[in-house]
Amino acid sequence: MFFTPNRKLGFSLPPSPAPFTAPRSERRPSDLRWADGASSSSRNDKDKEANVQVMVRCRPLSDEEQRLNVQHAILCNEQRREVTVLQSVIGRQLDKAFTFDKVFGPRAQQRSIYEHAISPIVHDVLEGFNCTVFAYGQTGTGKTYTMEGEIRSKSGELSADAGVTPRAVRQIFDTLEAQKADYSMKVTFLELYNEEIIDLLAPEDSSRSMEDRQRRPISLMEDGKGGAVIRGLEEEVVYSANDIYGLLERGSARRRTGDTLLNKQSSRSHSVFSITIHVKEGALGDQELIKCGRLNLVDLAGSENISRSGVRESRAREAGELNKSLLTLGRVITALVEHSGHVPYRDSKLTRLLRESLGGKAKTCIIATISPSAHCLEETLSTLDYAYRAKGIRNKPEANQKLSKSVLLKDLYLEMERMKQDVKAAREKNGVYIPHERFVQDEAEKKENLEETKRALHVVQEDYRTNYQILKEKESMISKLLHADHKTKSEAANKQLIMGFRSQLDQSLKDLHKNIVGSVSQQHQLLRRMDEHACSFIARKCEVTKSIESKVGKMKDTYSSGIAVMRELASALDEKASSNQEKLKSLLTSGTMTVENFLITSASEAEEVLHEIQRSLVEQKQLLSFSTQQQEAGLQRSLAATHVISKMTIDFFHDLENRASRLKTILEENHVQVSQQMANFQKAFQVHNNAYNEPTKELKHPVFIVVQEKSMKEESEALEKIAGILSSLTSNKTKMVGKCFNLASFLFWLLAWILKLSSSEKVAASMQRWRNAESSICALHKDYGADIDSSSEEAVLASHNLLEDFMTRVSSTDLEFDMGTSDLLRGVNGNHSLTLSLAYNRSHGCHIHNHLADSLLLDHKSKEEMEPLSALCLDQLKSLQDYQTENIADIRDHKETCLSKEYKVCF
Ligand SMILES: Nc1ncnc2c1ncn2[C@@H]1O[C@H](COP(=O)(O)OP(=O)(O)OP(=O)(O)O)[C@@H](O)[C@H]1O
Repeated sequence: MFFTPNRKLGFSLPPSPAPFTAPRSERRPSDLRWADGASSSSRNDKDKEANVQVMVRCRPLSDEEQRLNVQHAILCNEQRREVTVLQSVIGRQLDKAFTFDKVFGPRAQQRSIYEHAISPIVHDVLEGFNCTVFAYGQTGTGKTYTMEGEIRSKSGELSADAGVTPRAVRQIFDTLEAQKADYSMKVTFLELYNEEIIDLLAPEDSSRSMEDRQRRPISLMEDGKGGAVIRGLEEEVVYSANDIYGLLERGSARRRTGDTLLNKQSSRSHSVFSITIHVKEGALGDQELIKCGRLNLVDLAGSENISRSGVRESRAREAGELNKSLLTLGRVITALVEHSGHVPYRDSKLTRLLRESLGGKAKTCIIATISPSAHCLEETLSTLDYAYRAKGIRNKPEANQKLSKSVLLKDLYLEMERMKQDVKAAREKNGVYIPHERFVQDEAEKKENLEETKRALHVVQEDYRTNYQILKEKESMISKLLHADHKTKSEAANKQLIMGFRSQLDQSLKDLHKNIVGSVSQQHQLLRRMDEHACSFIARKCEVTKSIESKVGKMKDTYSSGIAVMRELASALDEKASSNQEKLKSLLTSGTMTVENFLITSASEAEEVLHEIQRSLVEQKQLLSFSTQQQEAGLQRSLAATHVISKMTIDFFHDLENRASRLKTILEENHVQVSQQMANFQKAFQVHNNAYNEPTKELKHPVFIVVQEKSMKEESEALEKIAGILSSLTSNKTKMVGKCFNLASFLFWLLAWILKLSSSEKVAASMQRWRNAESSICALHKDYGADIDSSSEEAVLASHNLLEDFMTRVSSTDLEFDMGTSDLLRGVNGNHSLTLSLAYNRSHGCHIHNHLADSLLLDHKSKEEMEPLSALCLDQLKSLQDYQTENIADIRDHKETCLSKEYKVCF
């Protein structure tokens, strides 16, 4: 929103004399331009058309509506951006679906709507665009909630229920501060009530009455360039989000509200809250540039019809006026969508204000709010039609042209000058005076307005003239026809035709009468027969009905008894399940307790055993060291004795050797002597023999020959014997020598057994292992104990829930059955309905059976779920036992090894 001190310059000014330095709070009435065509002229943006964004928000059912069980008639599909009106709930045949740019269902949160739909628009404002968000919808559908909501929580922070306006304010300040931007900001807040503009931020003037102060009317004028100027509206310069929140709260409190049947706090006016931001940008040469953007947030009054909303007598005009501006808004939308030559912006102040946003250079977003209630279906349809049409509006968004700081300052000075003149004129004269320049300007504006009105009048007069001409032409044609010559001829021909037609008609009517009489008698006969048939049919029906009644009675009894049995069964089932669970639980608790106790005792026993083993091992160790010492001493002694013995033996062998060598010498000497003696003997024998034989050689007497031969034989035998004696002497000598030197040597080896006793370390390791096992067993016990506990509790809970569910279903089915039976009895005349009811009851019976089966299945399932748990527990216990046995065997082995070592050492 821009100040317009000097139209010739063609751009706007911020109100602060020094907008970017040392800001201070300031308030000043001013003229505001709503569609400053000259200030928006970025060539790049031109000709880029964009449709108005239309989104729909459906509120949830209120507490009151929920209490009254009001039916839902709206389906919102956020993904498909589709709203479906379920017309079938009010008996119409077809449902109606609409697609929008965004759709938010009853669960949509304020934050999510803002982030998805509004945040990008606020971003565009900071980029220098003028943007408008407005909420449209029936009263009580959440327009004010969406636009404003609860601004601040009790702690002063932005509330979770804060609507579009407070969130946009927060985003603007956060962004500018994050950018460390040099900026100035101002806001206006106006109300449009009964076609009058009221400034909601006007200062409170104590000299005026409350009503007068708050409802000071403001004039809206055309600027001659397609825009609107609001004269006398307060602009507040703001420096923080909290400043704006304060102004919003103050302005909202001043808005006119009243209670209608549809909303306890219904806004009875349209409101427009605007934020204008100037941001200093980079410099162009030595000129600093300033970017300007504006955000308009519009909360329209409810679009209800008077009778439905229940406004009272005094408000009839109010509703009419509100509807007038909304109707004009509708016509403007239609004209824009259909590209009509004339768009009736001027027909209401609302459309004059929104001109820039509807088909202009601003970016626009419409939020259509609807109720999900079937009671509001007509209004919802009308809102959706309205919003759907608005989708077709095409704007040509253009960013505002950046201004140079010097131009801005110049305009500021002019503005100040203008205001000074205002003050001077007011001081010097009584009453309301305006400076001459302003008067001339106003006159020019009025002239312009007059010109435009004249132009419009001229168009209307032209239309009137053309239409009048057409009317005249038609009248003359009719009169010409009436007075034409061939009128009489055609009348005579017509008369003849009519006569012929009449006689034909008479004949046809007579035939028709005959036919009718015949068919009436036939009908009578038929009716009589039908009557008879009907009587017999009714009689048969009565019988069948009675039998069906009795059957239904029986069925009801059977069903009730069945239900009672099922109930008993169910409670028994529940009790059994609970007791089973309890038993299982106690069993598991006692089992775990036993295991725990057993483990504790085993652990202490094992510890004792280990201590025992350790003690005995220490003793054995002492024993071993003692025996080792003794062994050592004995060995020392044996070693000394052995030493002595070996010395004696060596001496003995030395002696023996000496003796043997001496014996050898003697033997050799003997041998030599004997050999010598034998040789001597042999020689002497041979000599002797020769001496004996020589004389007899000559004697050839046979006796001598015999004697001679005999002596020779004896001689050779004797020589042989001598040789044998000699050889046996030699061999005897060799044998004797060999035998003399064979001596055995004695070896004494002492094997010392040195026992390294590492058994104590092994025991310690074993102890540690045992302790680890014990702690892991305890942990295991705890875990599984907790698991078992929780699953048994869950099972009990599931069983209870099941039972409750079952009981509710049984009672509801009971109720339904009763209803069905009475329906059945009522409509027993129609076999078809009976069949349907029976089928229905049968299906319900099946349903109960299925449910029972389900519950049994669930119980079985919980039992099945418990089984693996118990098996797991048993497995764990078994593995625990195995582990324990293994450990004990280990200890035993160890003990035995130690004992065998001890034995070996002792041995
Ligand atoms: N989406 C929503 N979630 C929760 N409550 C909502 C929602 N929309 C509206 N309401 C509640 O419904 C009531 C009516 O809402 P609100 O006053 O905003 O309607 P409205 O359309 O502005 O009505 P009017 O045109 O009469 O001013 C309020 O109490 C509001 O808190």
